Amino acid sequence: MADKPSTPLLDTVNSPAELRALPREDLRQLADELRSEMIDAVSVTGGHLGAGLGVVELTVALHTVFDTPHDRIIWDVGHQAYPHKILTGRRDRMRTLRQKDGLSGFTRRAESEYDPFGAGHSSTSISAGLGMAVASDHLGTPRNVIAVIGDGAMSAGMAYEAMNNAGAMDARLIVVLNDNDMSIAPPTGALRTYLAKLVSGPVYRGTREAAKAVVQKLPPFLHEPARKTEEFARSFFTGGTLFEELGFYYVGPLDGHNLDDLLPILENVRDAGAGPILVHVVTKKGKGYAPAENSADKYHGVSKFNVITGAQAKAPSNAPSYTSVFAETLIQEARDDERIVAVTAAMPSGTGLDKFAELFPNRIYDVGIAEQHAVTFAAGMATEGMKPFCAIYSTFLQRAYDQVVHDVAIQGLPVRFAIDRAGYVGADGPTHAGNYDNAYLGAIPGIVQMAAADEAELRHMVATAAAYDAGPIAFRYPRGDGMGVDMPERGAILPIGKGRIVRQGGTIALLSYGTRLGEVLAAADRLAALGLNPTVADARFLKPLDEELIARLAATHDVVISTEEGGLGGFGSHVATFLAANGLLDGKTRFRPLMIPDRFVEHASQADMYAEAGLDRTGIVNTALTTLGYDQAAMTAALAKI
Ligand SMILES: Cc1ncc(C[n+]2csc(CCOP(=O)(O)OP(=O)(O)O)c2C)c(N)n1
Ligand SMILES: CC(=O)[C@@H](O)[C@H](O)COP(=O)(O)O
Ligand SMILES: [Mg+2]
Repeated sequence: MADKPSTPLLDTVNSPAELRALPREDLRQLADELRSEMIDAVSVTGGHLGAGLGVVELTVALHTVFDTPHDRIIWDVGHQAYPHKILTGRRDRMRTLRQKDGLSGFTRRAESEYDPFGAGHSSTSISAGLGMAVASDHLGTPRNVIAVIGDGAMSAGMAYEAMNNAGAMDARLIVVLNDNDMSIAPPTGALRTYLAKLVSGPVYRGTREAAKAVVQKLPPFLHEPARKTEEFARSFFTGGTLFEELGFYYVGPLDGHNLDDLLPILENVRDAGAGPILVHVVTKKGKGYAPAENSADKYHGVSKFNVITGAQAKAPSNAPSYTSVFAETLIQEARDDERIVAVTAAMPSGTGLDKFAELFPNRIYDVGIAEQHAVTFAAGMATEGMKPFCAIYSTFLQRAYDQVVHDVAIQGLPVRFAIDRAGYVGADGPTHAGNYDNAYLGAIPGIVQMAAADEAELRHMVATAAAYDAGPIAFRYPRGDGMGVDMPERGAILPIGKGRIVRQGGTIALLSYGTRLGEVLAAADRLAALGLNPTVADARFLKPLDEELIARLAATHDVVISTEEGGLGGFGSHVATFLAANGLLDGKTRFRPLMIPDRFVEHASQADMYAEAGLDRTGIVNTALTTLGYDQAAMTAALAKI
């Protein structure tokens, strides 16, 4: 264990106002202490480390130059906002970060007046900032609005929609492009090459080296609003950039770790009274912490770690992760079928497709943070007979809903959706919870929807998706490790729309969709110990529903309980609709859908979140007993016996 870092100056700074009162020459020391404090805090909690390390100086500079919280700083994604949290009154809670009842890992309006916009998903900051800037005009409350967006987040369509709008409106908006040449993985695409050109091209190198001169040169044109429409002013430093063509003043590239550059230039930008302005800062992800700087992912997301060695704590596991089973199985299938290709939207390691890329570098497409494009791009490939597997987290696929409907489903194209992080994801909290795909895909005609009950089932579902050419097909699986079941060597092709009976009993039928099956079986054991031996079924498919199986369960049991890792409108709703529409609830059968509750559940461990939702073994047993008519006393007495 490393000693707690010594932070004598930071200890005196409890708010941005106190930061602003410091002499400028102290800010370097403050930044160093802030960095040490952040490393120490994240070593205890785990979380997003590299991005925050890269913006320590930028955070100090922004809070020094701008009058926060009156001025608004919007951190895109929000994963880099830990230094901002430390400086804005949350330092004493940093070691609760991402823990139950602790600080969020992202910006959150409810958490602080210094977080004017909540985030978690990327590329929203320019739109939100523009909205704030326009609102401040309408309301006659002048303020500066600063959107800080990374080069990775800058690949998403939303960023361009916002710049297109802002440029035409001449809005007073400051965009800070934090260019660290990293997304989670190194970024892909033409924008990366373009930014690299800006940073290292001969014209721009001159500009960068002349950073001091820039300080003197910037004020004249930015101070003179009358001249701001002159074309030469817009391209003063660079001779015309993409951003200038979109109507922004472009300032940069600047060394984002050099406070002597950042502070005066940001002051000039603040005082310019003009906009929109884009300030291009160049930073290093993981800056100032050698293990992060030297790692391939710059310690984007880490578990708890040893500060001295950088070694991360890895929880022991007896089972492979679902992600790795997906990737391995896709590789197996791809070896047999050259038409299989994989698409990721900037999540090669998170989806396991980095392994696929090692073996099939010409059959993997990392399109950057661009989920909408990823889906329609996959649809295009499918029209030509390719077999695209679009691997996207449930939460990020939300971005591409219209593309799934319009570009895939209506045209009946066989795009395969590998939906990772289904259900609660734990520490990333409600922005990242994969709670909605059962409902949002379930509402679309013609998509086959599957959920894996365990890692062996996932293997079958990958094989099934590979073999299915009749239209779109999706399979979902959660964050984390499998159940430790025996793995088949190869996946079997499942009959479409058919579930399976896992355990035959009576009175109560537990109908599971997804990996709640483990808890369902544990609940079944408890109920069996009470003399109530339930039937357990794994639905496998939400669409098409196994109507024959469900009708049979309803006809032969008093109580049917469905479970799923999804919210309202999902599997339980489909089962309820089927049962009600067919008169199967008109008799003595009682149906109870167990699902993720209709509210945003704060970050905690996945197990805690499911317990709170009543989706663990205890919740399932309680639902079964109360549905059978046990009152609280009878239930307590019964449970005391086992
Ligand atoms: C819509 C969306 N897709 C994917 C992600 C996952 N994600 C979080 S941070 C990140 C990389 C962002 O890169 P950049 O904006 O350059 O920030 P950096 O981490 O480099 O500071 C990605 C892909 C996300 N949060 N939102
Ligand atoms: C900030 C962000 O969106 C990602 O970094 C996300 O936290 C990754 O989640 P996993 O750790 O589940 O891949
Ligand atoms: Mg980046």
